[in-house]
Amino acid sequence: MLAPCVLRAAWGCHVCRLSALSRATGSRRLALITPRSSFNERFRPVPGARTLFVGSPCGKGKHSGYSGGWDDRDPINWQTEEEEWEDSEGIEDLMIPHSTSLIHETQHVFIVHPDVKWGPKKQYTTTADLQMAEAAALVHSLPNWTLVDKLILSTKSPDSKLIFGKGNFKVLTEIIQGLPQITAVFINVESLSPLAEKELEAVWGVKVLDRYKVVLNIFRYNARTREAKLQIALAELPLLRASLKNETAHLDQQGGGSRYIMGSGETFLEVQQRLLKDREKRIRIALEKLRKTRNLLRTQRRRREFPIISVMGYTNCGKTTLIKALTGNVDLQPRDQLFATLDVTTHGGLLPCRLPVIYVDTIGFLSQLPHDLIESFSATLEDVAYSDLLVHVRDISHPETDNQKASVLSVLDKLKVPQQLLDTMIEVHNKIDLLENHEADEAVVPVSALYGFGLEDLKRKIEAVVLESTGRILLNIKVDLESPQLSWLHKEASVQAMKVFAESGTASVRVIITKAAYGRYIKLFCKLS
Ligand SMILES: Nc1nc2c(ncn2[C@@H]2O[C@H](COP(=O)(O)OP(=O)(O)OP(=O)(O)O)[C@@H](O)[C@H]2O)c(=O)[nH]1
Ligand SMILES: [Mg+2]
Repeated sequence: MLAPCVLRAAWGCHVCRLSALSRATGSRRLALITPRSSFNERFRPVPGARTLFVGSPCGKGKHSGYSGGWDDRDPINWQTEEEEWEDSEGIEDLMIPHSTSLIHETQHVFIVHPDVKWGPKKQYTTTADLQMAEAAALVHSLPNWTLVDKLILSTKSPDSKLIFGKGNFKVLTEIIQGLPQITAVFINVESLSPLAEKELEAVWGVKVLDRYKVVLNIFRYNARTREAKLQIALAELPLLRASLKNETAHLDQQGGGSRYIMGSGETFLEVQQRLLKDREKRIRIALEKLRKTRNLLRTQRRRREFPIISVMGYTNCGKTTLIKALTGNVDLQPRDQLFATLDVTTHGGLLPCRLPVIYVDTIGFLSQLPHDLIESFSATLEDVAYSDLLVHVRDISHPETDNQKASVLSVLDKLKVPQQLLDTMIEVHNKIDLLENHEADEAVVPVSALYGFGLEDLKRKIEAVVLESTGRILLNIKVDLESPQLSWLHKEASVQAMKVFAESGTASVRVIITKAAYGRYIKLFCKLS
């Protein structure tokens, strides 16, 4: 493997030059730093970073996607592809979908939502219609899947094997049998027991899916990085275990599953269970390795002292669209799909005072996500707890917006986000363009990320909280141009603007400086002046 290579390029389109060099050397392990300014010099590639572009793109369209940087033209692509640097030995085979992958198959889906009218299983905070709408949105999130029809059917016993009482089950079976084009029935429950699934499949002669399986397939479809793929592999294990039990029961009926495999001293079930345990162990080790790299990155970002702003919220509320609007990064691709963003990605932006910040795009939340799925993906949200500011985006036009807010807050609670972060969290009401009028109290910021309304207010609010929470102040400092004051400020603070007074040999410098650094400045220079 080629060693990482850092180029110092002085001319031309850096992106073009980098790809040409990459082709010539056959190496993807390239990073590029321009010599344009000391500002850029700060962006040394992290160890193992595959690509870190800091430079001006050709601007002829081809690489204009690398925009949205912190300098007027300096683009930063902070996508964390560091995991691709990991020693790939043994990881690849873990990421191959092991079972239940339906993303490449065409599916014609019928959704049935079991509506519990009373009892402990009744949902009081939402309606069957809204739950059905979310189930339909899940189906629409997979390009090869189409929704044939949907039905809300009442039940008193959602935990029974057939989910519905005898009468309604018969009605449902007749409807399904009257729709021969159906290839799958999606029962909108968190998860079905393997036995129930098997029996229903036997009766209806088509695939039977629950929310767990549908969401897992959407995750699989959208997973791009190693970490996401490994997390899916982990989330898949309970399904593999369940289907193994079924298989063994089936073999037992034929007198085989529990027998010892010749010479091994293990039964078929024991061998398979051991293999799954081994798989789980390897996935967890691989994930741990990737997380260590992420921790390293987190420390590096901190060392550079760029404030980190995590943008989170319910799935499809407009997080990616908002980050795109705030950073001008046209590379970002918002999509009208649930779970379009599965990987935590970071994007450089500038606050109105020209302080560089990092926006973190996160995976969306969904209510009633099966526990195993939440567990395997919660690690991607760990970064949220290490931010300087949380921005909670809400789709205020959504009929379920209040419930969505409640489920986001409950996940944040589980993630043990520090109280101080929750106290300073900014709530953004997005998609106001879809409402005739929107009245919100002063604590929230109404915006339309898509049409750019309210973004300046939001940026100002972000700036105020970021400066406060990171102990930074915005100051005008008068410096003597003959003293090292100015170069000290360039090194230790972020110089925003400068006005030179030639006659007096002084300058007025606008800086953003941490309180600690300002204390050092006073100590160093105020005695001299
Ligand atoms: N009308 C309107 N649509 C918006 C606005 N913001 C986002 N959208 C649309 O909402 C859909 C989802 O946007 P995304 O930015 O992908 O949402 P997300 O929260 O990142 O979604 P996930 O990554 O799937 O969780 C897209 O079709 C956007 O165009 C807005 O202000 N107004
Ligand atoms: Mg997104």
